[in-house]
Amino acid sequence: MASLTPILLLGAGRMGGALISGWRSAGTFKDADLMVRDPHPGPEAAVLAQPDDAGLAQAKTVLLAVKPQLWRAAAAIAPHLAPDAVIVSIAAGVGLNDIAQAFGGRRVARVMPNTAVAINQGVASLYAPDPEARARAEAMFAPVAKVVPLESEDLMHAATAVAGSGPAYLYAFVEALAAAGLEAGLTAEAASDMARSMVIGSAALMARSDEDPAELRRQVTSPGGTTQAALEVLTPPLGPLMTDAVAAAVRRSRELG
Ligand SMILES: NC(=O)C1=CN([C@@H]2O[C@H](COP(=O)(O)OP(=O)(O)OC[C@H]3O[C@@H](n4cnc5c(N)ncnc54)[C@H](O)[C@@H]3O)[C@@H](O)[C@H]2O)C=CC1
Ligand SMILES: O=C(O)[C@@H]1CCC=N1
Repeated sequence: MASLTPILLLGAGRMGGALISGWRSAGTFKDADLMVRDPHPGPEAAVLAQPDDAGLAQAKTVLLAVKPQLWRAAAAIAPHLAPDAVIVSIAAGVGLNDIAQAFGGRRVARVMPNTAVAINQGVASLYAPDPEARARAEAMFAPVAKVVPLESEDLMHAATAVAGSGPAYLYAFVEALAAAGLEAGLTAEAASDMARSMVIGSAALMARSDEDPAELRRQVTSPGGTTQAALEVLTPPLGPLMTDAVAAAVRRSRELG
């Protein structure tokens, strides 16, 4: 693999900022290895170089991290990039061939990360038929995420729906559980503390356990007990609801391209 730095973050908002934080804490890149092009960069990017158009030619790798609706405007920098610059896109739904075309035929990798890259515990699905683009994307994401290679680009929609959007489903679950605790008589503070701490502890337990989630669930569920009573309410709708939710995110990912 050729040198992948300096890396230009084309867009440094929430996801670009999460990556900068993750790279900093993992020691993956020095700040001097990173540059930013963003009219309103987030706080994580504040100390990074913001090259003028001539300076863009220094970038060896470009991380495309703007909203999918804005990516074509962002790609207007293409004529200023070095001919051998490689594009690594995290934009949901935007196809590899479209990106390659907009960036003058440069090599492209697609990655779908999630915000937990900020603490080096993300998951990042990767699709890149070009070996050099794949190697660079792996070098960027492996230090901060579990990298999951995809065999076909079409699977990127499902990866987005499960792992990219997934953190929001979990946070929505915590919100709903805390609201239900309040309804059941707890104070707002106690309900929130319980819901948050329960998810954090249970996720940590899953991380350390060799058991799959179904077995961990069984370990909590006493026959005829409270958990079984709650799961009998929750589980029948949860399966089909989750299937519908993931299908809705897949549909939206297809539309965004
Ligand atoms: N937020 C998340 O959890 C995830 C987001 N993504 C993808 O990451 C991309 C960015 O999402 P967020 O960081 O959430 O959005 P964001 O809105 O927080 O950040 C986007 C940044 O792009 C900048 N920008 C807008 N136009 C630009 C241009 N022409 N040139 C350069 N920069 C420009 C904005 O100022 C902003 O700072 C999206 O394509 C999204 O699909 C992927 C995985 C997870
Ligand atoms: O909501 C979105 O469209 C982006 C993609 C995955 C997470 N956030």
